[in-house]
Amino acid sequence: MKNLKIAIQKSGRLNEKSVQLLKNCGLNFENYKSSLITTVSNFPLEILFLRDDDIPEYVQDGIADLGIVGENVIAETEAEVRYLQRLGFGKCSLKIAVPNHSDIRELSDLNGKAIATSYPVILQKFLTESRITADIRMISGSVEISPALELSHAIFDIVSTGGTLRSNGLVPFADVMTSEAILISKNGIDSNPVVRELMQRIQSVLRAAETKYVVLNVERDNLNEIISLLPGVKSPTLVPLAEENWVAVHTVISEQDFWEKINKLKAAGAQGIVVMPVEKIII
Ligand SMILES: Nc1ncnc2c1ncn2[C@@H]1O[C@H](COP(=O)(O)OP(=O)(O)OP(=O)(O)O)[C@@H](O)[C@H]1O
Ligand SMILES: O=P(O)(O)OC[C@H]1O[C@H](OP(=O)(O)OP(=O)(O)O)[C@H](O)[C@@H]1O
Ligand SMILES: [Mg+2]
Repeated sequence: MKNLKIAIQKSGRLNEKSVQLLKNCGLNFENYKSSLITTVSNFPLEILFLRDDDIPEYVQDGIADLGIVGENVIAETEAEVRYLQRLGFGKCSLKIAVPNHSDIRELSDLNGKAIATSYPVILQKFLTESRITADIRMISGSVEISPALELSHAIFDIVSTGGTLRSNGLVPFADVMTSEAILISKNGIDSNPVVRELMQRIQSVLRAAETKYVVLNVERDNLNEIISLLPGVKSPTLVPLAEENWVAVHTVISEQDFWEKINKLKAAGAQGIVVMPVEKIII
């Protein structure tokens, strides 16, 4: 049987985290910057390193079976692919932004204006839905500079921290979409056993990423209250301590839950709380 192929970004914002995710799934491969394809030595998979713009169509057309790419690029290319898994990295928004002192105040003010973007398809859809007729100027990068060069009245681009907007004297004006990295497949491939195995590994890595292993010490009298605060995978493991009447409680907990509960745990008598990363969670 031929190896499956997965396409990931060759360099850029998603490259490192895509490579790391596959490595965390136990896949061994060389990540030479110069090679465009590499074979995984311990799993029937080849990895293609591509420009992210090409990934949705390569997957749609079956040149690659799977891909990791931003949702914004899938929307822009309008490729027909299946979403297998949201991956939780590459999170950003796509927004229309205008210069600080612009007289554009409401959406209808965009009528007749020029908007610069690298995402003309997504923008056109939004403008059509909002019944706005504007002049879309396609620019492939550094879009934020175009109002200062008097090339456009507004821009439509990716925003994460907002730092690039600020440093170019722009303010967000309208939120159009949010995006994150997605594992995609061509239609009909998700029943393939190799895809299922890879999905299972990816999900166990993602589950672990948002989970912490917690060990804390508590006096037996306070144990029930501590346990009620700690819903573990099933129930916590208890290990008696040398000091009589004290136990160590071992459990896993979502990081979000942990930060919410830490003060309650301390108030309930938890001591010596140690928090450790979890590598994989198989359920
Ligand atoms: N500032 C950001 N914060 C978070 N995610 C981002 C940010 N900028 C981009 N992304 C996400 O990462 C993807 C890749 O961004 P990048 O800037 O590397 O693209 P690119 O320059 O088009 O890369 P390529 O050379 O592969 O065409 C984007 O499509 C988006 O989904
Ligand atoms: O809101 P911020 O955190 O400032 O991020 C937004 C910027 O990030 C991306 O560009 P990137 O830095 O990847 O460079 P690029 O334009 O070369 O793709 C994007 O195109 C924005 O310009
Ligand atoms: Mg690109």
